[in-house]
Amino acid sequence: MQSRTAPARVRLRTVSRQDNPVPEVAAASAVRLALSRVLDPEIRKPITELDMVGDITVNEVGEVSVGIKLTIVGCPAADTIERDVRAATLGTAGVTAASIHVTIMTREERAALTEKLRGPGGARTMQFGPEALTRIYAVTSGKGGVGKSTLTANLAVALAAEGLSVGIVDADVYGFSIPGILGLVVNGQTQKPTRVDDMILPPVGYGVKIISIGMFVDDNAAVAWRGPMLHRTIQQFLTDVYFGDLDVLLLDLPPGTGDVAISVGQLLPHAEVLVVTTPQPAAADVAERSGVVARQTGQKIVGVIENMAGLSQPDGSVLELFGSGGGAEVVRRLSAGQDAPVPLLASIPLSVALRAGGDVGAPIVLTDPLDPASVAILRVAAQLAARPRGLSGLKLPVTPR
Ligand SMILES: Nc1ncnc2c1ncn2[C@@H]1O[C@H](COP(=O)(O)OP(=O)(O)OP(=O)(O)O)[C@@H](O)[C@H]1O
Repeated sequence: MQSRTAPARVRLRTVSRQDNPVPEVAAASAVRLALSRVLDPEIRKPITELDMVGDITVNEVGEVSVGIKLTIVGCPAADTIERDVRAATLGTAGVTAASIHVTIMTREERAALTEKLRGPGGARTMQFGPEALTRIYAVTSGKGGVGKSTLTANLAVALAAEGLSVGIVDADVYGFSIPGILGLVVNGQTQKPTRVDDMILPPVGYGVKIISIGMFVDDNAAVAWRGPMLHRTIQQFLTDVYFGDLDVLLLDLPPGTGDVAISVGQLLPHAEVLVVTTPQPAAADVAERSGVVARQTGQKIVGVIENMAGLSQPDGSVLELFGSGGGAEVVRRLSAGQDAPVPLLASIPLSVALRAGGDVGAPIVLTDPLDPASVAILRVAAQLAARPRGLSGLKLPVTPR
């Protein structure tokens, strides 16, 4: 789980008993203010806004008692929340000791929280309709193993590091690798989402909210679901998973042009598509097809990313393990007959560090930002971050004459 910045130290106004008959009340307010900087690690909002803070009492020697209400029994974030609450309380000037009393929300309190997060009635609605301002990128490829998941994960982390609120839907049923790449698999166990009644809170890795089919199947079991079940699952991810207000949602699609790609096309026709290919001509052929299918469902292609390009050798030569030219070829084909040409966003070289970082759940855009592959991925992230949040389909407040 991501650690968060330590809450800033809040200064208690020095209050004498003459100025204010109840300085303990002022102290309790100062503690509450400090707690407004403690975020719930899963919901990523201040715990004070989520009504998770109960009574705060302070005695005349500065000993504070804080009541904390967790959403559910066994909440995986419990230890983090308790630790952060204690730190924030003790960081408040004048506080000499802190005791934290943890209880669980009542059914009514949970329902109120769900309503607060989802809106009136706590309705389960599609969070990423055309009116949403979230930029949605579906990452697709013609064939498997071209590095689509590795790039999706690293792009997401790079965007989150730029301060954007980012989520990933890992819809790669046959190779759900995002949790592993982003450190959510520990001792072979994939971190599961927390359920608050019918609301699912996605685990967070490196600041990115992640939901994956891999979190709902027994450890590493293969998924042999048919189209309708896959469709329902993707739909449920987009409705029941609480992502909050995202700037960017990335979808890691399975390779090819199968059921999931079509479901995503139907559910999110306003999503934009990033096509990943390798420099190999055979990969370029199938990558073009995945772009064409996306277009048929109304999705726009943002650009092509060529991955696994030439690896520089110590003697200065470049090892082109997968040949060259695949990215340019996909761009040429997808641009044919279009008003605006499809850009080649980057050519990302083969990189041992990129592969190794994926294996241990440590994305190289953070651990090794100067690796040539990181530099290329960060450049793509900067291009995506610079695009404004989606406005397609929004009714503009303009009255036609
Ligand atoms: N630029 C690169 N250099 C070296 N290794 C890479 C690079 N990109 C990806 N890899 C490695 O290639 C393998 C396949 O990558 P990844 O799982 O991301 O592909 P994918 O397209 O998502 O595959 P699938 O769709 O079949 O799951 C992984 O071991 C990954 O670490």
